[in-house]
Amino acid sequence: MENSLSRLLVGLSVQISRSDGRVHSATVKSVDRSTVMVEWHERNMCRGKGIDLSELCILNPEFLDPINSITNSTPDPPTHVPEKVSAKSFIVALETVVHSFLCTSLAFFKIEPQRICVCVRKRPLNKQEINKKEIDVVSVPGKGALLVHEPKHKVDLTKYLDNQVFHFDYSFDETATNELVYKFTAKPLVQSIFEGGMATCFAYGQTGSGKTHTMGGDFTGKQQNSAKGIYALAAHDVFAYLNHRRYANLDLSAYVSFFEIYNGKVYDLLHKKAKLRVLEDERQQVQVVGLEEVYVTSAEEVIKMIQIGSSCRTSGQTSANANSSRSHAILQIVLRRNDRATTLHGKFSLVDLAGNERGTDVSSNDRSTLVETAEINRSLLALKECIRSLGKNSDHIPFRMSTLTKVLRDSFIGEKSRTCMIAMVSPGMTSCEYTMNTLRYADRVKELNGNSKASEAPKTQEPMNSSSEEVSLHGMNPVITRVEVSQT
Ligand SMILES: Nc1ncnc2c1ncn2[C@@H]1O[C@H](COP(=O)(O)OP(=O)(O)OP(=O)(O)O)[C@@H](O)[C@H]1O
Repeated sequence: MENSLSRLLVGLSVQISRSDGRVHSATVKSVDRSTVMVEWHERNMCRGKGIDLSELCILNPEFLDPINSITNSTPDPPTHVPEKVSAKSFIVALETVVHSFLCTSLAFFKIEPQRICVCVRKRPLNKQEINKKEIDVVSVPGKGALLVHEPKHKVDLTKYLDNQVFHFDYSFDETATNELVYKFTAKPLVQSIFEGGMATCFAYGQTGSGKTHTMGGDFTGKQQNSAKGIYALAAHDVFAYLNHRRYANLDLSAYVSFFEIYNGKVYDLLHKKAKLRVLEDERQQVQVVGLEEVYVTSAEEVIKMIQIGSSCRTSGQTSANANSSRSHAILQIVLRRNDRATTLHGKFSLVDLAGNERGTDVSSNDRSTLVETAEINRSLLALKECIRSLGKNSDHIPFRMSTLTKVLRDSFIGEKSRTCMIAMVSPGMTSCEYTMNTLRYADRVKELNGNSKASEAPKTQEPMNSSSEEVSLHGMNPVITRVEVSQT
């Protein structure tokens, strides 16, 4: 490929050194193997000479900037743009761009968003954990794999680490940003709601594992930056699509609702936590009676709604997180046609689930806390069953098992339903048991996904000696390669 790419040098501005010591710019006229013919103007005359390719320097920093941003595996812009680069490295950069373009195009043309996508995200150790000298027992080697180094005891009481391997569609390590996680999880679902589908993205995991951080936005102390979460990033993309000429003739408007389910009851977070009733009509259509749907015209307006709603969420206290959210929070971005009946066109439900710990994990053992925990567990079990039915294309969806699955009934039916689950894990050894529970739950959801390659591939569950050991590629598409690069 290098030979054909070197022809792309023709027309570029280069720097040449003259025998008298002068260095000035010239233009590439032709390339023959490793010799490059360059031309420049001097005293109204066109002059030229042949130069070895290895001695050439390209002078197009603006041109290199987009190359850097495309080839850069992290979404952050490059901090340094070289003023000139050697022709050799220019060709290598071009080669990478062409390769990544081909991969992305293949992904674009061939691969539809999967019906169910399951990912895992590991958060970094926090300050408290570092101070307590907590050991990080989770490693993310890439390629959708995640390892838990589970501490165990032999019969003779000697300690050892049992390395458990899990495979998902994508795995994100502690350096991944919300933008990167969004790009591979919720972002591919946005288009489906413009095509009349129902999309749902769940954040699942133990209290304090990063669900709210991922969905609602980064925290600085107790301040949350609502513009940096998956809610806001999805809102930006929804408005980008709404303003795109491809969807203009659909004549759609966007509405937002934000509510929480606490102890099986629904509360409107955009209407002073008004208690709402969930009713089902004879056609099995579930309605949350009185739920406020706010008409929105920009992502900024959605972010305002997120801020209002987030400040209202029900909080309690568990041993793991002082501001634990014991409710499921659901942000819905609804597309409606601008007809008389404002007909529903598509819906994106973004769900920040309550912590998945068991009754014994909460510091208070009073009856209300135990009832609260039992209710959370019941709804998470129901959720798993409903996703399982969706994955199997089953006619029977057990959505009546909980209020959560009742209000999300639309998400589990229809050809166009798409679901993404992001399982969050804490890295510390003390969270190991909860981490394993989270991964088993997510693994079960994935295993039941009839469309995924992962379910066809053999499971690698045997202990591994090293996290750098090669793992088989499950559910891979060319885009995944980009994720791994950023994580290593
Ligand atoms: N990927 C991450 N990078 C940096 N900090 C993170 C990350 N994920 C979580 N945190 C931090 O960990 C703390 C707990 O996160 P968060 O509140 O999102 O957990 P949670 O799973 O939503 O818990 P709960 O179920 O109690 O709501 C927060 O201070 C958050 O800033």
